[in-house]
Amino acid sequence: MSVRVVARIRPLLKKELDKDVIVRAASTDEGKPFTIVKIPNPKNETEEFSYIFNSVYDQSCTQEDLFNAEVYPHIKALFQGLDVTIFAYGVTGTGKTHTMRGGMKMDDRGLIPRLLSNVFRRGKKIEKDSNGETTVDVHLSYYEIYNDKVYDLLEPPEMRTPMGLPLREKEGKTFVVGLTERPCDDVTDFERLYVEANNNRVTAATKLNAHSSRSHAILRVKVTQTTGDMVLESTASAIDLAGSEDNRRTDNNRDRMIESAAINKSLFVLSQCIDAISRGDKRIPYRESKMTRILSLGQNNGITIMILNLAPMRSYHLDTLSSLNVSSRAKRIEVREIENEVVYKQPHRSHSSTSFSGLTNGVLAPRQPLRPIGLGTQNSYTGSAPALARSSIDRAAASGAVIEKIEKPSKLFNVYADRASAHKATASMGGGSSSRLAGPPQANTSQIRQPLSLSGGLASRRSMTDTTPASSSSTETSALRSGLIGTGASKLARPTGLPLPGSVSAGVSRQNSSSSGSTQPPQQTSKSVDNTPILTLSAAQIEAMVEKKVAEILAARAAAAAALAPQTPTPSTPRSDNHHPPGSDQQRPKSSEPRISEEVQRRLEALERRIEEQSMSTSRSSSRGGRGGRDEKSAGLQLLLEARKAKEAGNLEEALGMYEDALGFFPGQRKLVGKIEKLKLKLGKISREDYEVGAQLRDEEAGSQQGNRVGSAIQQSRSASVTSGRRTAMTGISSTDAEVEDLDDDDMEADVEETPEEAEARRRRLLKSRGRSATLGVGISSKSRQQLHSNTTTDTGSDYDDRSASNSDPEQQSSSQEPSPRTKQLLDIVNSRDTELIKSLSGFGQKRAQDLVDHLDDTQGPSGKVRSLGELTTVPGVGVRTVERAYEGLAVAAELSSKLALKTYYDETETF
Ligand SMILES: Nc1ncnc2c1ncn2[C@@H]1O[C@H](COP(=O)(O)OP(=O)(O)OP(=O)(O)O)[C@@H](O)[C@H]1O
Repeated sequence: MSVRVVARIRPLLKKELDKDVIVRAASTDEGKPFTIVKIPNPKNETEEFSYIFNSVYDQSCTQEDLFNAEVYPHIKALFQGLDVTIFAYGVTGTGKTHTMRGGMKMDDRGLIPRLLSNVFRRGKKIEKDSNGETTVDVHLSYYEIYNDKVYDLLEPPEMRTPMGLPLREKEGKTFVVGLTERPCDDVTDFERLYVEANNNRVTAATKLNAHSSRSHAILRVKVTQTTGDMVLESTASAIDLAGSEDNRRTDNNRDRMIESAAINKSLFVLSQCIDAISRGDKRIPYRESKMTRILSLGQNNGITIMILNLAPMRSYHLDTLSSLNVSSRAKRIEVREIENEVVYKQPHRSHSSTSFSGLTNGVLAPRQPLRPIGLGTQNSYTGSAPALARSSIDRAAASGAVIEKIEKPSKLFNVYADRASAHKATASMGGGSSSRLAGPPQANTSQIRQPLSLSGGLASRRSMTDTTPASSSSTETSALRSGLIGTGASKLARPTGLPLPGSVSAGVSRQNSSSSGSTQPPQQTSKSVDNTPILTLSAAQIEAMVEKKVAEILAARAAAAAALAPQTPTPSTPRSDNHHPPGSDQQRPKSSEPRISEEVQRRLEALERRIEEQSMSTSRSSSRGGRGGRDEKSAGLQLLLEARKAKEAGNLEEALGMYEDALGFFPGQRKLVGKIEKLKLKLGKISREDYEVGAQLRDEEAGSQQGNRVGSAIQQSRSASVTSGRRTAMTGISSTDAEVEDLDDDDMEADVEETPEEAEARRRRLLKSRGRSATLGVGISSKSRQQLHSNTTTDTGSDYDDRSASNSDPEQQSSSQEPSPRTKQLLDIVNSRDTELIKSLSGFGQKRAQDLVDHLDDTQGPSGKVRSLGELTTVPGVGVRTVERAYEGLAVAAELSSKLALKTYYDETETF
């Protein structure tokens, strides 16, 4: 089913009674519930846009009406094991907080308190009906995302660290690491916790000179039903998103602007995600903001309800149109209704693991493929021909609005009813939507729960009042499946209807070999569930195996070419080290060896996490200027983002101003200067000649800087301890520069469209500057090459041959000569078209890797290859500098990561 999107139009407040109301609710046929929002076309008030939603609530809708229609029907589903996500979206002041939290009076209570009291009521009923056999526990976590950082609201603001809590992806789901979870027994308990947490939010906001509504607030209600040793967990998440606002209108100061930029960025990314999903894009930009990572719209299973809050006044006209457009597209996102599984309590595992807590519960399942609902489900035009022609260029209409002449008969609207409206869900809109849950879930699997112990670091760092198990491994239990589909909580109250754990074990077949260790604590049992003998290993044996595996992984990472060479990689085939298709021979271990590998695998995962954490923290500590520096940098980056937004909205003057302001934070940043100059050129503020001269100078400067950087990078790599910033050590440039450039790359290249002549001029300049610096093929100066050659003690030296010195044309050079091993390694990684692998290259983030793969898919066909580094530099968005960084990173990364891995490994084994 798709995300359910409903709109709520708030009434006018007392102070607004004289305001002009322009938004209204309408229905397709008289007497039917409202499903349409109508708003005038700002360019032509004789026309109205119509947006269709699953349901629309007008000013007369009470808190109780909304709850009964939109949330109450899903409480049953929640207890059947489905996760439920409700989020309020809309412009500042449209009633999101009122909808979610509401007022203190009984009638004013919002969806959240009503949800909780109903959860407790149902929980008590289940306990009673089962004669106490089933217990229902509720745990709360509550956190906010402020300026793209995650803060726990259930702990006092003093406990906050500037960086906030980290997020982590595990097996396709996003978790907040170290989040507090509090048990909550009844409504009184909830109110105490909720009020306390909201006070924390306000206090923290005051300290930061912010306002609580400037953050996204996420409440997570975990419901755990336990009958004997069977446990069913599901989660309701209620999210009050921060409102978007126009900086000019609210006359924000700098701090507010940064805040707004962060909010707008995350909401902008959310709208980008919605667009990308609805277009069916391969790449969804979830990772570009924490909010979208957590929300994982379209990737989280269960039920998702988006409540679009609207203010009816004219003063909100454009903002309202914008949020109508975004939410209208959100209807096209499909979410799989998959119940969480009953799991069995397991003995405590002896190995340490990280505690995760997040929007989703601990169920770890692969992300579902995203599917847009067919285009036929979109809204369509019903306006007159001239109106259609006029409005076809109208952005609002283009994104899904329906225009009609005001006098158009309302029955015309049924031609653009979306698919969702044909579903049972929509048929029962406005109060009877519970029927949508009556159908059986599409799939159901069972899991064996893995109780987790907190990892030492996390346990001591964060106060965890509850150590509820979170991480699970996925196994399939057909017996359970047949026993539980569509039965929900009531089944739990009748445990005799379910197979006993023992018999379930016999039916368990492993789905994911890497997680099979969850079925048994290590070194305790002699037989696995599938009768595979398990070896009891000594620490020394495991150590030896880990060492071997570490070596293998490092070899695979740093010298991926070796692993790739014998294969012909399939385009876009994700790396999958451990997955075997169900039913394949490899699925079930044939001997004890796989069991050992699993043990090793777990250790390796822990090691990888440690390496990641170390490199994160070291890069943080080495970033320029400590906290103040970071704040400044982040302000600069926010300005860049704002500028990018302004540019995308076509406000080039405004964008230029913001880029110029950003330059104050990144003085002399070459690409930024280039961007400013390009915009000036475009706005006619400088002549083409001046622009060309400036560009030439920048190219020259870049050439000489590259030379210096390469030398210093290698110097650093030789002397770098494992605590030096990974990025800095690898590339020799500051993380600030790199971040600016990352941001740059997102928008700079595609920014001002080049004419063919400009492109040719740029190419000539590039080749000229490459020729001048006698490169290896990637724009490295001869001076730096000599430095590199003489300084390098690892494979960098031997890989780096001098043959290109006499050949300034990289393409010629690379086509006439055999590439060096490192060049080959780099090209092999690129040609693998595996974004994960490409991302491991220095200078390649998710976007660049994905763009590269997309480009290769588009231009090279399935088996074409990039044959030289020179050719690689011509790929849009890659460029000389990126290739350089990737090339150098290969050697330095190998050196650093082996040091890191060994250090981490020895740290780890001390406590083993
Ligand atoms: N349905 C409603 N009935 C009565 N009053 C409402 C309703 N919706 C909103 N309000 C009032 O409108 C004002 C703004 O609402 P609210 O603070 O909930 O907006 P918001 O969208 O959460 O804003 P922000 O994004 O700034 O947090 C509040 O005074 C609230 O009480």
